[in-house]
Amino acid sequence: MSQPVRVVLASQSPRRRELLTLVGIPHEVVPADIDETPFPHEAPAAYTERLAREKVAAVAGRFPGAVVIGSDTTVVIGGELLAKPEDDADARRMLRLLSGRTHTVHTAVAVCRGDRVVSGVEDVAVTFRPLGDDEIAAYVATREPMDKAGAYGIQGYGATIVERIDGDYFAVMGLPLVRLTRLLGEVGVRYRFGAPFV
Ligand SMILES: Cc1cn([C@H]2C[C@H](O)[C@@H](COP(=O)(O)OP(=O)(O)OP(=O)(O)O)O2)c(=O)[nH]c1=O
Repeated sequence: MSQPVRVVLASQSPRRRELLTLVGIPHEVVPADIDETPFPHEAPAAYTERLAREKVAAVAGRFPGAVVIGSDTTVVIGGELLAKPEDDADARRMLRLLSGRTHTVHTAVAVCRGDRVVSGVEDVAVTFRPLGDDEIAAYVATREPMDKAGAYGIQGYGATIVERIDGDYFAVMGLPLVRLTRLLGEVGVRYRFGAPFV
């Protein structure tokens, strides 16, 4: 007999909640509070994956028997890692850096069930059209950039800035869904277009 499995999302991100709901995965939300300081010389993809794993590790002990999902997104351009902007000036600086160029979004996802933790990271190339300073100021004034890595949201007004992407759109938005369902399978949880089961 197959049984639905309890899913805990170790995230405060509204986008991650939305995406799990989009593919019919009921879940509880338990944000993980971890130190997000990169190690010296840590490569961006490795850093992103480490944070996703630390997020599940911070929450998993409280939910034995559940599947815990954690994720992390970083934006990298010219070797610089762009986290969430600290203020408006920081958001404008990031958007000026990204204007008219291609950057990389790394989104890692980690899945924990019992004593098993599996994880992976998606790398996506995202190209912005050129942006004028007045447009950057207007975009920051919408507040959309403020809680997002790289100071933009591909799923919002940012959709009119992104010229092309090469990779998983949902990874840019914050949760790679193909990768997630594959990782669920690796820990023995089946997903068939609805609530996952064991
Ligand atoms: C690039 C990009 C990022 N984002 C968001 C997704 C994430 O919420 C955020 C990246 O920050 P994260 O630190 O990955 O996540 P978070 O702090 O929002 O949530 P938690 O750590 O609790 O899981 O940026 C978008 O919504 N759209 C985009 O196009």
